[in-house]
Amino acid sequence: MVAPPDNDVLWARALHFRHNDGSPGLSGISLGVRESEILAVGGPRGSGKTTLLRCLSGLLPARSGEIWFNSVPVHTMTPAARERLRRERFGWIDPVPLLVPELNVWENTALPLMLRGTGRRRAKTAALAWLERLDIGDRARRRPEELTQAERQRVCVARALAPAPAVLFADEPTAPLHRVDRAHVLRTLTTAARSHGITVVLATHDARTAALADRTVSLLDGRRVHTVHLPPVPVTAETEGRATCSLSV
Ligand SMILES: Nc1ncnc2c1ncn2[C@@H]1O[C@H](COP(=O)(O)OP(=O)(O)OP(=O)(O)O)[C@@H](O)[C@H]1O
Repeated sequence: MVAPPDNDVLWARALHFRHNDGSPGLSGISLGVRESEILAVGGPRGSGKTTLLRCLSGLLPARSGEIWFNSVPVHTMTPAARERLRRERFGWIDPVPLLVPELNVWENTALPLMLRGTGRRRAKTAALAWLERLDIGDRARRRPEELTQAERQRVCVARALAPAPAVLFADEPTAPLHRVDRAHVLRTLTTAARSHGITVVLATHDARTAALADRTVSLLDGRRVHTVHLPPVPVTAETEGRATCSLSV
């Protein structure tokens, strides 16, 4: 077992994963995520983005391969240790907003902080500040059912950012949002990550979303592929359409 490079907060080597029904998930993926980097994981639907994020965060145990977080092996951890790691160091945003219906908005937002041992008063103050940043401070005392889907997703983003996780895994975080909401939430997320030194692994099949990241790795059928962008060519009737072409190899 060889320890990963020092400046990689997350490092995966030759990850293989197969779903319970036998479907292939990941086939030998290796990658490094640098500290404070925003890394986009791109690729078409079904290419393995969600599966990769779940393996990297320790939610799914890979069949083989290695995952390291800050030079600590995750692949050899017990399920309880992986759960503690996720609770204390990682954040997660799903494509659909999942909130506890019995708790109001600020209580939902403060939940991960309180699970990490932060007192209720401090957790509430932090939660309210993040809700303000996401323009939903006025909904703090409402129940999730009283919010629109887009507002609920903003709550999920605030909840994920509030504890300032070491790594935030964001799986198509703006999928339920309209274009204007999407731009605002993405900007808030990336600005907050950069100012708090949060490393982000962002799964997206949207090139405009990926453009906000520092770097993109692309997947196809559970494998990493390299995207080669063709150099721009003057647009003529003959070359029209080629300038934006890219080739995955
Ligand atoms: N629980 C599961 N059981 C069996 N197969 C699954 C399961 N989850 C995903 N798959 C399959 O594994 C492959 C990768 O799925 P995954 O959700 O990781 O891709 P994705 O790139 O995140 O797709 P999307 O953009 O649609 O979310 C797909 O072929 C999918 O059908």
